[in-house]
Amino acid sequence: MNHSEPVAAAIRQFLAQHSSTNPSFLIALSGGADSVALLHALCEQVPKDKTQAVYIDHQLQDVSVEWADFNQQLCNALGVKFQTIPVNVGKSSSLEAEAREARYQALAGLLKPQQCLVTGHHQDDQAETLLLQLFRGAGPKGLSAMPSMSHFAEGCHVRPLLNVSKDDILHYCQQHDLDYVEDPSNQDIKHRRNFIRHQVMPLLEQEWPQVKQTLARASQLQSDAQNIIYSMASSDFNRCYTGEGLSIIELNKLSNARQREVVRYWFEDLHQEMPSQKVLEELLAQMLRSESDAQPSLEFSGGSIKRFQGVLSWVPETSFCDESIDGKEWYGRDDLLLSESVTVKQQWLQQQHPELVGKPLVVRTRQGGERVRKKNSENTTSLKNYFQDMGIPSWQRDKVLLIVHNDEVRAVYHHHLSEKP
Ligand SMILES: Nc1ncnc2c1ncn2[C@@H]1O[C@H](COP(=O)(O)OP(=O)(O)OP(=O)(O)O)[C@@H](O)[C@H]1O
Repeated sequence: MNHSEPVAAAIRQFLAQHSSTNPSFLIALSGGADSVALLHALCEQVPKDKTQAVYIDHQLQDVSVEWADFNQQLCNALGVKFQTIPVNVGKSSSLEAEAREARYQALAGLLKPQQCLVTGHHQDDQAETLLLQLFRGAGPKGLSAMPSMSHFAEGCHVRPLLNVSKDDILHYCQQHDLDYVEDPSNQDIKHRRNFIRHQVMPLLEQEWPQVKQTLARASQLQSDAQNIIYSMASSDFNRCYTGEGLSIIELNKLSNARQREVVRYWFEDLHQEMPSQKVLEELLAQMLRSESDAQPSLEFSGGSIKRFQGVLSWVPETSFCDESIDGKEWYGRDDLLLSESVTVKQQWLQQQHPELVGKPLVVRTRQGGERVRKKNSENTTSLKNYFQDMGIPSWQRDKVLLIVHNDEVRAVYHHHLSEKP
């Protein structure tokens, strides 16, 4: 083994960092040079029973079946367990994003606890991503480097080759006589990443030969900055969050930039699609600077933000039903579809009230005089007080869904992930 060879050296360093946890590896094998070199180098240094490889067949090109065969043969030759998982894509206009989403979903489903998903992302990917994000006008978060390790599904996702250049990967394949497949679409400069790779980067390298390393370092610096911004947003959020939403008084103590970060943090916490900078600015302008007795409301794809009694509250779309509901049986094991627009989410119950999953529940609207059991307690409060505390306007109270067990209201399906009677 050549000890100064960059691919093998990166794998050695990565394994040394993870030696204490003794993980097993699920290698995402596309058949391209990056993941082929990755698989080969890992197999040289890790026992075979600790590795397995998977190819996700997006079924978008006829040759994808041949790539599956190619990967199978490579794994047979290396003695590594292999499987192909077909996924169906092609419903949306953004095929590339849809394929990526389907790929990571399939990989998440396969990954076992304590297992590491390993992908072949490398330094050139990092540099190209930074430029792509820069041209989209991204801030520190978008410009941040891909992490070499992150939590993923029940295990983790590692990218051991992030500091290795594409040239070094190709050299590794040549040295070890490794074949790989080449996706013809990678040459098509209609795609912006390919335009950067084939047209922009070579030009930049003429003037700055080390430009890829420099860009990768710049994206690492952006990650550091983003981590600091995030921890500041987290403590600002904790100061502003009342349990029901964001306090206007507290928000107004912050600069505009910090207000925006708090709202971004909030949207992430709510698992909502991130609004653009422009929408964030509009939101804050409307919500913080309108007349104090006004009750402005702003619609988003998953719900709306409302200002009520000095607090900005998130009201998810699924919180309110269109009409009163007498009672639907539910065991909380699947989503409960009440109407076209209203679904009670299993994930919500699992996160907020795991103790109720599998119990015979009834989902209904209020009938009058109910009391709500406080979470993890025997104490109850009247539903009326609860609605008042949560700032739910009286005209919406008949539409709020209650989760009832043994004739007792145990949860109110209102505040989504931050709900807590
Ligand atoms: N069809 C696939 N099956 C299995 N693994 C794949 C597949 N496509 C890509 N990968 C894995 O992902 C790594 C990165 O591939 P690529 O650069 O093409 O990804 P991408 O489409 O840019 O998306 P992302 O960077 O978000 O993963 C590959 O080195 C490989 O490990």
